[in-house]
Amino acid sequence: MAVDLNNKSVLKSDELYQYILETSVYPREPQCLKELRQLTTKHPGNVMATPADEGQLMSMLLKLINAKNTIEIGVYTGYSLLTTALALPHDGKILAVDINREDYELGLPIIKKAGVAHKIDFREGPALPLLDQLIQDENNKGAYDFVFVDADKDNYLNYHKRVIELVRVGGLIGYDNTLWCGTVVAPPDHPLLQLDHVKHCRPFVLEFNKALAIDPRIEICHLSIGDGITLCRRIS
Ligand SMILES: C[S@@+](CC[C@H](N)C(=O)[O-])C[C@H]1O[C@@H](n2cnc3c(N)ncnc32)[C@H](O)[C@@H]1O
Repeated sequence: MAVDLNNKSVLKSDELYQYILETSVYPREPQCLKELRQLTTKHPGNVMATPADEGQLMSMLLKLINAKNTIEIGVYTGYSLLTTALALPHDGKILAVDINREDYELGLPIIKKAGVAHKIDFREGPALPLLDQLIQDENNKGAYDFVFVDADKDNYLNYHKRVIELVRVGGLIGYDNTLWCGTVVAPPDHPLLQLDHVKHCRPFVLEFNKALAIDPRIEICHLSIGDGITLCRRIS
């Protein structure tokens, strides 16, 4: 079996995924997101960008919970960031963090042209120290409506320990890639597990998924969209 990270769906049918995109997602995808997706396609890390159907889901969730104050961990060129910025009201805010400003700046002109850059407070650097800094201030606890975590998978549990304090009761956390290319159920000799990064992160993703399943502070919904997203609604 060829090692292929490009199929963004666990449907195992490219035709069915294409059908969903063409009949539901693409006709409604804002022009700026189309542009950002096209720009990202040419970038070497393009496989990292949030797929369009997952973006559509995020957008709807953000509007349903009337999100205004959010955090994004893992920006890359900004597909999920722009999706979030478009879904928030004019005075909405996103605290966005990534260790790489260069990729963010690639997408920034499109974000600016879309008229939503004023909602974004981008911080370059590792996310953990920033989260630690945030939770030191009592005013930040429960202050966020939505947090999207899409960065280093081996830190997801560390992120959860902090993010759970920052999101409000009734607010939402989305953890991306929780099916980890399907390898959460793959045998050890699966071709994808020949890739060092996939192999390295798999035990962390497995441990993380187990921890979320028994965390009494959240209600979860593990969705098989994109590479798997686990939605956590904080309940206490
Ligand atoms: C999967 S990509 C994010 C994709 C993005 N959400 C999108 O829709 O295009 C993961 C990003 O996490 C960033 N990252 C990795 N480790 C990080 C860390 N410790 N702190 C902050 N960002 C990190 C990487 O630089 C990369 O841009």
